[in-house]
Amino acid sequence: MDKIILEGMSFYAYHGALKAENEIGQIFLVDLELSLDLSEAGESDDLKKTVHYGEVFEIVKEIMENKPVQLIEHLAERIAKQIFSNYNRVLETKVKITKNNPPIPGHYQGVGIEIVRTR
Ligand SMILES: Nc1nc2c(c(=O)[nH]1)N=C([C@H](O)[C@@H](O)CO)CN2
Repeated sequence: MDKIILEGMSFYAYHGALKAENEIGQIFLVDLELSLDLSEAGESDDLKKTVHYGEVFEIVKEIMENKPVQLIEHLAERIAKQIFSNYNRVLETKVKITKNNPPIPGHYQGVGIEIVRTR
C-alpha cells in the first residue's frame, strides 16, 4: 500500500504524567504514516485525489499543542481518529510519538510509543 509520510515533526508541549512536565514542558517528536492508494493522484496530478500533507501537519499541530494530557498514547489515538475522520481515503494510520529528554534518569536516545490503526 502507498504511503504519505510526515517525519520528524517537533512540538513544544506540556504533556506528561509528572507535574514537572506539565509545568516546564519538553519537545515531542511525531512521525506519521498514512496508508492509502496514491495511484489516482499520481495519474491525474490532481491534489484533490490525494491527502494534502500540509493539512495533516496542521491537524497534528493542533492536537500536540492543545490541552496537556498525561499519556502520549492518548495523543496518538486522537491523531489517528482525526485523520480517519477527515480523510476517507486513508486506510491505515501509524503514529509514533517520542520524548527525547523526559525527566527519567538514564542514558537513552528517547522514549515513546507507536500505534497502528486500521479503518
Ligand atoms: N507508556 C507510557 N509510559 C509513560 C508515559 C507515557 O506517556 N506512556 N509517560 C510517563 C511520564 O510522563 C514520563 O515521561 C516522565 O516520568 C512515564 N511513562
